[in-house]
Amino acid sequence: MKVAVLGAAGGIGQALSLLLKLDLPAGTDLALYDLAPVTPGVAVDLSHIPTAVKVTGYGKEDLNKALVGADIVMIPAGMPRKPGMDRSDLFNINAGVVKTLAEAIVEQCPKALVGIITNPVNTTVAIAAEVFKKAGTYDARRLFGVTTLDVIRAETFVAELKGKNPAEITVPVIGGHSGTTILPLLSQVADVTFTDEEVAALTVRIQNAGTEVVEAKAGGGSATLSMGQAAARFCISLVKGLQGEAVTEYAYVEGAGEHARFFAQPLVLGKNGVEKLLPIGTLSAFEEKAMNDMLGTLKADITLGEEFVNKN
Ligand SMILES: NC(=O)C1=CN([C@@H]2O[C@H](COP(=O)(O)OP(=O)(O)OC[C@H]3O[C@@H](n4cnc5c(N)ncnc54)[C@H](O)[C@@H]3O)[C@@H](O)[C@H]2O)C=CC1
Ligand SMILES: O=C([O-])CC(=O)C(=O)O
Repeated sequence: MKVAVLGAAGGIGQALSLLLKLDLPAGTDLALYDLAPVTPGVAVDLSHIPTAVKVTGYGKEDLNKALVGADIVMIPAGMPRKPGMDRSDLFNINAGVVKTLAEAIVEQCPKALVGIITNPVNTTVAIAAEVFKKAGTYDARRLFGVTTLDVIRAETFVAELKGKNPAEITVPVIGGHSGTTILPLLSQVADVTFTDEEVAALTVRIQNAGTEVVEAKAGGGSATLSMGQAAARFCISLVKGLQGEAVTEYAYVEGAGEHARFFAQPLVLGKNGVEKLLPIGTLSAFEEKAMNDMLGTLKADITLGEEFVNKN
């Protein structure tokens, strides 16, 4: 098994790589790629941790070597937000980053499972899909926008509010990964009841949790440690799926298209990536309205990505 992390020297990349060094199965190759000159050093640093995961660092010129033969590629490369910015403000820089990396994946590991973390996720996933489609390598089962952070945040906040152990709470989060496109389904949380006021406040808190971190870091970036954990959890689930275990996760994928071309939803992972799409279940009236209100934004974000590849 080979896992490549692109953007491995960044805030998310380093946290993710540390957790993967600790948690990947013995014998896995962990390839770290980043433009930053510190990248080989990050790999040497991690390589001193005594686990049977082999870490190799690749600098600017070695993207192809980092990717060749990879089974899984995790992408946290690109600019994070600063206070006052929306995720969509990152499009100008990050669209090109994801396009370049996706083009290299086409050449080096077209069958890899690809997890995109780079914002704006609603758009960057569409960019990767269009690059793969143009090259004739697109398989919708193998491309994921990583929305696990929305799920773990929702579980944390619900547990805090209700005095529960977060490990025992499951909160579905569907839609996309920005503002109102992030839709937690609080009506589906088992064994917990909410007042209408709690639902309204908690929904907004989950939707704005990224901004909460951006503002608290005051210009020093966005979530990196919680995102590192979220990405590691998702990557390990991809690994388990490849090993034949059926694992349920939420991710932003091209599904049946009933709401938008790409949509975060529950799914079962397996040997080919998405093994089965699961239904989103019954929505409350509040959730139904929130979904209908945000679909225009989500669809416009997706179109922006499609056009970026097809008009350039
Ligand atoms: N999906 C999600 O839930 C979340 C997504 N993000 C996004 O993840 C991205 C990374 O965030 P951070 O790690 O905090 O940023 P960072 O600035 O700490 O790290 C980004 C890294 O990407 C590298 N990089 C830039 N262009 C590259 C290229 N073409 N090839 C390889 N590496 C390249 C940089 O050298 C840097 O080391 C941002 O776009 C951020 O908005 C952040 C949090 C949550
Ligand atoms: O808010 C941001 O810019 C980073 C992000 O996607 C998150 O923390 O959910």
